[in-house]
Amino acid sequence: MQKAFINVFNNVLGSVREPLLVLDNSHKVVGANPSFYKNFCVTQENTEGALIYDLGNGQWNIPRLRELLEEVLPQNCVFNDFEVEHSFENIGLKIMHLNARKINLKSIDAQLILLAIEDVTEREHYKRNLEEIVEARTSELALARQAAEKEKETAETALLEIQKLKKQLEGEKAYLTEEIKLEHNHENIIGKSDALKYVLYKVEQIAATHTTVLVLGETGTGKELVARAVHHSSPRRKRALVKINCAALPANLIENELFGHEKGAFTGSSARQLGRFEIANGATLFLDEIGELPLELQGKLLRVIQDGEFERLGSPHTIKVDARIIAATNRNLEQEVKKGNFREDLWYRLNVFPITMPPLRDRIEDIPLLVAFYVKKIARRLGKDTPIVPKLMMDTFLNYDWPGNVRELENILERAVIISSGPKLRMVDDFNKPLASLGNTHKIKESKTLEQVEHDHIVQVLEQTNWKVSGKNSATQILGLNRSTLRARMRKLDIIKP
Ligand SMILES: Nc1ncnc2c1ncn2[C@@H]1O[C@H](COP(=O)(O)OP(=O)(O)OP(=O)(O)O)[C@@H](O)[C@H]1O
Repeated sequence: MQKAFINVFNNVLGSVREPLLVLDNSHKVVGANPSFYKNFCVTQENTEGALIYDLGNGQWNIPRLRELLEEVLPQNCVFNDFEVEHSFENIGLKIMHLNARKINLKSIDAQLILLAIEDVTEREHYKRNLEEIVEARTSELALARQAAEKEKETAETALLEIQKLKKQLEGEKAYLTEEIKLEHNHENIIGKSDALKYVLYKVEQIAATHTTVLVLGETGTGKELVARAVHHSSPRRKRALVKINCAALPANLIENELFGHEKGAFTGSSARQLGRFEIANGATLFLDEIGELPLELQGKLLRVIQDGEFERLGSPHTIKVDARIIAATNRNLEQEVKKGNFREDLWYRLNVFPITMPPLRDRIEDIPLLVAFYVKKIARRLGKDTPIVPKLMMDTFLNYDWPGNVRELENILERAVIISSGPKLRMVDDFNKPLASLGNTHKIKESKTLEQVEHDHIVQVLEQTNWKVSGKNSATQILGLNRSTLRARMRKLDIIKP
């Protein structure tokens, strides 16, 4: 009967292209189809009757095949797609899908196993190749994606940095444009007196450092020029000297100017504005008239000077800056500390390296140089020939007290050059009288009451300042009075603006 089955097997399945084997219960080969012999290069006589594991000189002793026949199949009647990968000596590596089926021949009470071998080597290679390509591509893509994300992050950080720098530059540009409008005097500091030479020596000593400098001296002595000289001789010279006048604005506006604000910090703040501290980052901040800084802001200023930290108005974020501080004042800060108008700790912080500008009356040898410098400069600006300064006029200058210092001298010379038409400089008429009565009281010939002297002096200063009563370069500043006192005196002495 088994023989009969084999005949059927040979006749029916002989033409099947897939290699087939029929095994008996003890895994001996009962028969195989021609495709099997052909594909696995074995001969019929060495195959039939042999134990499957002995085929091809034991090459078929494959652990996975044993697993299928001895462990898997006894539990199942059919088992498909059992993958076996094996390297044969004669035909090389084969990847096979084994489909096994138990066939019961009831009539003779025997059981056979039909083993169909599907050669999937090529397909598997192709599939594995594809998988490898896909895997490689996937990891390449993942890497590219990672790199792109990193680049994006770097670009975003760079963009933020650029935006920050742009804002700072915009602030600096706007500030410099304002500065240019104010026509600052960037010329050299004129003078050869020992007092001035000592100042310049101190400037040289400190310029290269990052130390805070405090410039002291009466109004108009050239404190701002000194501040500029320190900045221009320092390593920060390529950046702007950012200036703020602490006397010019009320407390809340100075705070805004110094520290800036966020959009929406207060009504009307429609955009973020950088403060002078941020603009001066890496540069120098000149705090003019520091003695006028309101007490409530002195603490905030102290913190920036000490730690370089502050917050914009309306922002919780702390900003770090590196701005060199140069402060100037015509006040006696020590006295202001005693009076409780100035914080002692801030005074100590500012007073690290004080430079005192001497008043003009204490360096009269500078007067001829300053006169020559300004007469020439003003005449050139007005398109005139430089007039000669008569000796008598120079003597008057040398004997005058100059309460308004170099600024006052500059103003007087400007007025004189304007009215002079000939080769000699002519003094403005109403200048001579108060001048004599001011600086050289001992030379007064005509007797005047104290009230008359006071009246004439106030009028002269008011005319000199174009009747500017308060603020920078005003009569109150030159006279050393506060605004209400000056107004009261003017009322008392019947002084009215013409
Ligand atoms: N040595 C100098 N050589 C040339 N010009 C000078 C000199 N000193 C002062 N000036 C001029 O005098 C004017 C006043 O100077 P500056 O503004 O620096 O004085 P200041 O002490 O800062 O005055 P204030 O206290 O009123 O702010 C400026 O026009 C400045 O150029």
